[in-house]
Amino acid sequence: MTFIQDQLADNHCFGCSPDNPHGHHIKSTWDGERSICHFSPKPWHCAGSPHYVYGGLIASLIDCHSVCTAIAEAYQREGRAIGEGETIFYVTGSLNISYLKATPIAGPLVLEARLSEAGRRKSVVLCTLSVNGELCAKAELVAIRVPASWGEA
Ligand SMILES: CCCCCCCCCCCCCC(=O)SCCNC(=O)CCNC(=O)[C@H](O)C(C)(C)COP(=O)(O)OP(=O)(O)OC[C@H]1O[C@@H](n2cnc3c(N)ncnc32)[C@H](O)[C@@H]1OP(=O)(O)O
Repeated sequence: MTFIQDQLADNHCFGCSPDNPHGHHIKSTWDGERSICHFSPKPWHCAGSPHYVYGGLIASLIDCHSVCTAIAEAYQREGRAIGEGETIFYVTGSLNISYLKATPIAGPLVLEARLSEAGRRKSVVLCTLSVNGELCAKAELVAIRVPASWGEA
């Protein structure tokens, strides 16, 4: 299976870099229309209750999965394989999440994302998070394309 994150070079992101030793290491697949990510929370990812997932973790997973989806779609729109040629880099402009149900920590968490808008610099990604087929959270993320030099000190 090919994952978006394994095709992106120079990525240090806490949520999605394969090389950040302290990160979540999320893995997303892209089928040309939608992306899927499975994540199994650890017991310490709990909210106030040990049975449910911390909302900040949910936001973090949705953030990275959605931005990686925007990047994958942008490569596709340019007729390139993910990671091929000049780097395409997006950052989060805004993220709006609705927490619909407490998310069972037993997981696995299934994230599914697709684009609702794809402009020159701005993409809007709709993402859902479900456990055992039950929708627990949904989100809209605005991803903004930036130069690969973004964030250089
Ligand atoms: C190094 C290579 C790495 C490669 C691997 C990568 C994988 C990484 C995966 C990482 C995953 C983790 C991800 C992370 O954690 S990324 C870290 C969290 N995000 C940030 O730190 C972003 C900080 N903000 C900025 O840098 C700038 O404000 C940005 C770049 C966002 C826009 O500033 P800029 O001056 O450039 O923008 P513009 O004014 O020309 O507007 C352009 C368009 O964008 C629209 N807009 C602007 N802002 C917002 C907003 N807040 N909400 C909604 N929309 C917004 C605007 O209306 C306009 O749209 P339109 O009028 O054209 O329709």
